[in-house]
Amino acid sequence: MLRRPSKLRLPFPPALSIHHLSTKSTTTLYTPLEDIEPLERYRPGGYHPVRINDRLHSRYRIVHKLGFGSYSTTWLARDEKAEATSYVALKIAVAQAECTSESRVLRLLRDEDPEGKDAGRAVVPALLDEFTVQGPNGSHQCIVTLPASMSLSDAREASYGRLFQLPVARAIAAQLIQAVAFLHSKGVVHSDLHEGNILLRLPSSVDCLTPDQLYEKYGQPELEAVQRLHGQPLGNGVPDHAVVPIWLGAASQDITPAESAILLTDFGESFQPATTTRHRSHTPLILRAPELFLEPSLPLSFPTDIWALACVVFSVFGQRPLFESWFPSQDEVLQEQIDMLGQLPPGWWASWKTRGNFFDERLERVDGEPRRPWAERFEYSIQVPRRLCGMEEVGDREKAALEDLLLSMLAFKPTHRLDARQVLQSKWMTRWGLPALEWT
Ligand SMILES: Nc1ncnc2c1ncn2[C@@H]1O[C@H](COP(=O)(O)OP(=O)(O)OP(=O)(O)O)[C@@H](O)[C@H]1O
Repeated sequence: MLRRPSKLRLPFPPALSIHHLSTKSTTTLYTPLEDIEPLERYRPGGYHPVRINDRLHSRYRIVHKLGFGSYSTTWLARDEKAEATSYVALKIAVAQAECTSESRVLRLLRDEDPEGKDAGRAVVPALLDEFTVQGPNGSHQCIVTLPASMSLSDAREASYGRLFQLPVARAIAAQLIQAVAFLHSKGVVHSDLHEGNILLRLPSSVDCLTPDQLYEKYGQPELEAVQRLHGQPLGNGVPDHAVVPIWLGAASQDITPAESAILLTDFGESFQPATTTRHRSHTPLILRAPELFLEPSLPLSFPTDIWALACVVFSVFGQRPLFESWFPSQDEVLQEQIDMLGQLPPGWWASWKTRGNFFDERLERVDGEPRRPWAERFEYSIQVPRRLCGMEEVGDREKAALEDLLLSMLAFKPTHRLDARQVLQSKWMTRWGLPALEWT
């Protein structure tokens, strides 16, 4: 049985494998199961119970489970009404009304560029269908998109070296930049860019398999009995068995350029700043832009995506994130940002009340450690691990172009950052990013 690499066995800071399940305290009601969604959320307003072989919307036969998040479970299903054989990903939201923005955004993006002329459009999942399913826990919105094989963070977790081959890293970064430029050109902020939301496309060879052939190749669905503590009976909206997600993926270093086409997913946090004002971000702390900490009255907007995009592009090339912390807090992330980028704009520096716990007024670290500038981080997180794993390092000219690009995206003040169009037109993108896409 092939099993998805467990999120519980992380050898690196959890921030690199970001699966930020809500930490709202819930009483444990069930025997906990590894790699399974929190069973306590099978309650009114929560997840919809699904069984293998269920048929939804009179056409989608559930074949396996693909994964789960805080707001949904996602299933591999066979579209029985499709003319050609076809698998789809069926994302079933929790039964809460505010979780419906994802389909609205996907619909908007589809309708904005129906012919798919923009290269970034190909990276955004096509909304194939949407419907509502009624169940014991309420009414759940379902969206149907193409299935993917794994997220970038899953591919890393399946690998010892946790690195992508250089041409693959370039192709992933370039597609991600195209996708963000496409979203921004349509007035949409993704607002949750991280490696867990970047999925590698499923090879078309999988689409040709019948469900039985799929089970033969990847294993029968692994079912775990759901047991309530103290022998109490399961409630009405609770499945009697939970399904361990299928593992269709590969270790990051084994992914070839031809397999490096990505999908940017999870538009649940996405919004249009022209019509909606947002101040709260759920992006993992290490990817959050400094204005979210130091100028919380500033609404989220395109530059907050640009900051996160720079951090993700850096991490795609390397083994470790740009800003690191085992258990990040707002202060520790700010410390990391200043440690690398230097002095904050004066108003922000003065408003950071706890700054004295981290730096003196000459910006020396109070713990006596030397600051870690860009060059050191690039060496430690990207070049040294690549060398140790016998993988190609980033050459000097590309390194300079990446530094130029990423540091211009990481300007402290949001108005000083490059916009997505400028990122798309950057030297790195034209000299290294776009050429890498010829292999995908
Ligand atoms: N199209 C897809 N193909 C394959 N797997 C998918 C697909 N969409 C989602 N998944 C799987 O389901 C998981 C959860 O999906 P997603 O992140 O969209 O859910 P969410 O409930 O919005 O989660 P989050 O807690 O990140 O907000 C993903 O990490 C991935 O493993």
